[in-house]
Amino acid sequence: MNKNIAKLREISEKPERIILGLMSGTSLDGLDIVLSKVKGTGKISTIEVLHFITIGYDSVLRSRLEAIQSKEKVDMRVLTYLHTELGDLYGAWIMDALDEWGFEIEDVDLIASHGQTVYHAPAETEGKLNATFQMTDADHIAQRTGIITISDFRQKHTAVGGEGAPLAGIFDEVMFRAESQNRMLLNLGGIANFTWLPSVESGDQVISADTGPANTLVNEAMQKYFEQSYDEDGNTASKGTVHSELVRYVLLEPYFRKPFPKTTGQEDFRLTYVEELMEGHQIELSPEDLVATLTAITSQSICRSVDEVAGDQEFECYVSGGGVHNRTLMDDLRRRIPQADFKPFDELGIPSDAKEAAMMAFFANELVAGEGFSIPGITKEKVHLGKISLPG
Ligand SMILES: Nc1ncnc2c1ncn2[C@@H]1O[C@H](COP(=O)(O)OP(=O)(O)OP(=O)(O)O)[C@@H](O)[C@H]1O
Ligand SMILES: CC(=O)N[C@H]1[C@@H]2OC[C@@H](O2)[C@@H](O)[C@@H]1O[C@H](C)C(=O)O
Repeated sequence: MNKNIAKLREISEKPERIILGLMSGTSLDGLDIVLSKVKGTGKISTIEVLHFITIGYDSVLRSRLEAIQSKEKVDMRVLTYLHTELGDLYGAWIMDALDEWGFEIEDVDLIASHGQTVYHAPAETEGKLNATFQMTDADHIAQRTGIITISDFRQKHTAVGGEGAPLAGIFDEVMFRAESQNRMLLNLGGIANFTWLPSVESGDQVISADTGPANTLVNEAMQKYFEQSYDEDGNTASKGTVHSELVRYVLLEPYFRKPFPKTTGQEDFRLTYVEELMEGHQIELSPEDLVATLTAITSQSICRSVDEVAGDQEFECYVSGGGVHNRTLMDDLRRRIPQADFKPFDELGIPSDAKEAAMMAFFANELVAGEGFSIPGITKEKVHLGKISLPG
């Protein structure tokens, strides 16, 4: 028998597993590495984050990634090299992190790697195939570290008819749905996504979707006009005036009228799209007013989704992702959604910045030891997400 298959079987029978979760989000800021202890599976599982680190991409790597992310035409040579290089690089970073944390290779049961999203393509018309593509070869991670690596979690989701995202809906329902309290989990990364968790006793359906842009448009404008990668604490937006008409024009975009569940990406929400609208409607804005307006587009598009799923029901709203640090955005959300009791995601027991990497650890744990789960709004059939790469 292949010794790695025997080892995998042994790992799958353990009452708890040490799993390294890796997340590299669409904002291309770097790699989040979580070392977690996962006990049990499914609804009785618990995740304890033992260590967490973000390793930033340097400017050269970042611009190489920018050149291939969400673009219709890319240099295949660059993409091919990056697929391999990132696998190798992540492997090296993992070894350094384990060393720093005083952990040996043998202490770690599995690695769970999301990979870098290259292109996200939900079907343009209903009934067509949904597609999404994450790179970073997991064989390289497994080989470099000697640890069995699970990766490419989104493909099974599309194979059963989903859009490959958000995966958070599955994780959030299993880990955070409350018996008698309505909850919403909101993540403000590049794109904003939410999971609506009506109380179990309500019997209502869990809904998970992307609402539209979170930081992506603001980041682009900050780079273009201020040579900064983001609007720190929302300071620039706070100095500008929102152009309400432009907000309204953007919110007419068909994505905002599509029914749930739905996802989007930076393929659809780019600054050039807003600039074209401005040109068409002869709107000229100062850079500050533009950033304020883009921030309002983010908050108002989130509010639309919130209205649709929650109406005027009261709920706890746990916010994660880098956008939580944007005070202008958060103040606007609080003002527009008064029925929500806003709380930091950390109160649920996982550090906010570590959430998505911990979620990958959860999916890897489920693949090797769980019974599988149905995907809200997509299929009642039980599925597992992820593919297995063996070292050696
Ligand atoms: N202090 C801050 N003030 C304002 N915005 C911030 C701050 N810190 C981070 N951000 C924003 O958060 C973004 C990073 O968020 P995060 O790491 O959650 O995104 P991601 O995981 O890469 O994206 P996604 O979840 O869409 O894949 C930055 O690009 C920036 O726009
Ligand atoms: C295709 C892809 O990488 N989508 C990301 C992205 O970033 C936020 C939003 O768009 C979400 O749908 C998803 O990530 C999270 C982790 C998810 O699947 O839940």
